[in-house]
Amino acid sequence: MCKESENGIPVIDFSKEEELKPGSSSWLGIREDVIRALEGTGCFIALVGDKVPQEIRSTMLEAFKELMDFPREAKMKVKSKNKKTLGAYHNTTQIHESLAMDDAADAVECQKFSNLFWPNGNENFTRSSNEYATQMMNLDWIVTRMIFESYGVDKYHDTHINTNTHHMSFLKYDRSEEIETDVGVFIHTDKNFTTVLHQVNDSHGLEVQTKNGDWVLCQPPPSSFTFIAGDILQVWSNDKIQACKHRVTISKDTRRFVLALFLFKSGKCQTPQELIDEEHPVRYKPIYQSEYFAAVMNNAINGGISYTVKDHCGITV
Ligand SMILES: O=C(O)CCC(=O)C(=O)O
Ligand SMILES: [Fe+2]
Repeated sequence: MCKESENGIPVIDFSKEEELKPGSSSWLGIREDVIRALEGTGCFIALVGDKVPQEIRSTMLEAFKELMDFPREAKMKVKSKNKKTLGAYHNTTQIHESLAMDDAADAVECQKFSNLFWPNGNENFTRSSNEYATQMMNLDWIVTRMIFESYGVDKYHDTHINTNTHHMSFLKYDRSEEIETDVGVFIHTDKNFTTVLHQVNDSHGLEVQTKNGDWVLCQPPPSSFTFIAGDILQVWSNDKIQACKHRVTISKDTRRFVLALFLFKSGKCQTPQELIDEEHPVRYKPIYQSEYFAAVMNNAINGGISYTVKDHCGITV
């Protein structure tokens, strides 16, 4: 049974390997909870037990701090393969910094990224980053498989996985006493298919909007990930799943470290025929991730949600 955190965000347990055998009754039970959570709130907290051991978490936190302590010029040198909205390194507010590592679930790519900062190697950074990216990716695969199965389109799941791309962003928030604003990240929906977050230190700040419009603080336990539905999943699912509106608010004198695995569907994305019928006519034209990114950038006005996926490719019925 799906639990709820104190403030209404669904909490789903993925920690027991034996309960995750596709087709088993426990798998089907978890799958129901996943769909209920995504259709209801667009996000949930995933408990992952000791999948990432405490020792890796501590190593990650130290290595993360070391990485972000490099001067801005060093971080600016990181280039990404794919065109991203704001470049591999950027900050959207005074409090926020984001540095993206392409293909972080691939150990060779982790090593390459690490060498940019530590030419003599930094085993702690490389190993812990790759371990996290792999575990976050595994969760994404399980959840996307459950989504595809629930909507009767599991035959497309392998293609979905094979055409997925990803990057892992290191997000640091640092608000000193003097900074007036508490905005870490403005209200937005993620522009990709799905996102998996991990809060590396115990400093909360992510707030999500529930269906009834309330803003609630997400307080993931240390050994958990937060799963977020993005705009492209909304298009693909024909609005069955709505992208989750969220923002980050940071209190004074707070530092917060978060890993964000962003998963993208490359090429054209369109709603599968199986999800369309007389009662549910198609609501979006096919979408290309890169074109959507470009359009979002062209229409950006001072943060906030200025251009939605409905503006981009919505069909008025
Ligand atoms: O810091 C967080 O918890 C979420 C960050 C976020 O929403 C984003 O980078 O898109
Ligand atoms: Fe986000």
